[in-house]
Amino acid sequence: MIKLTNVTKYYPSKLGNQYILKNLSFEIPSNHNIAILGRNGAGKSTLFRLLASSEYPNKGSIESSHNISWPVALATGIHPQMTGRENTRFIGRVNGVSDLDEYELSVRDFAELGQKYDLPVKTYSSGMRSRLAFACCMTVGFDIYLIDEATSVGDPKFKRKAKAALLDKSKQANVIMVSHDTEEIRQFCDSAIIIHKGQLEFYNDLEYAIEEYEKL
Ligand SMILES: Nc1ncnc2c1ncn2[C@@H]1O[C@H](COP(=O)(O)OP(=O)(O)OP(=O)(O)O)[C@@H](O)[C@H]1O
Repeated sequence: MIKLTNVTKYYPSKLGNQYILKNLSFEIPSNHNIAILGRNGAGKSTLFRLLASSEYPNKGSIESSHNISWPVALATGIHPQMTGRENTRFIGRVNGVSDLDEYELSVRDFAELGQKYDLPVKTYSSGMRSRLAFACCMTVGFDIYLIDEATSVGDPKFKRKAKAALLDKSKQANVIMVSHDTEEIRQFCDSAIIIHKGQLEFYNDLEYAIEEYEKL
């Protein structure tokens, strides 16, 4: 379970503080693969950044006993001056991977960067950067994977591979997924949370959630 207690999140702007969540208490259950449904600007990516602790609430707290990934495929934390291999080892170390040599080899094989694995990431295309980030994230054994439109990574061949890896993960671990593709959501998720006007609502029944969401 991920427990949000009195969470307020806003971004200051010229129009005043833009509130995404206001004094929200909510429990995200474990043992579900959950789709986050919400209109553009509803706060899905912001919620992900809060769950991944890459941003903090302005007020309140978020607690979980689970090991939660950063949003898969976001190249957050990838350092442009370092090579793919150096980044991999660094990310592995930060995330407490015990066997860094094995981790490095698995990421290298998954990302399929060839000799570029030993060149600085600043020389990579954006697709190559995303592949490295995806491989680094998938290869760490997280309890919960945050998947933000992640199956759009790379070229068609890599997309198929990424999707297969995610499906595999969704059987052993849990996924929380943001996607505007309903078919993809049906493939990965069994339940949903609708985020609307700063409120979250959990639906055990995915099809019912999709119906309710389409009414918004
Ligand atoms: N760093 C930021 N500074 C200021 N405002 C921000 C920032 N990040 C997001 N916002 C605002 O917060 C709101 C929620 O944004 P967010 O990206 O979380 O929405 P979303 O549901 O993921 O949208 P989409 O479906 O379009 O990706 C939007 O109004 C957005 O403009």
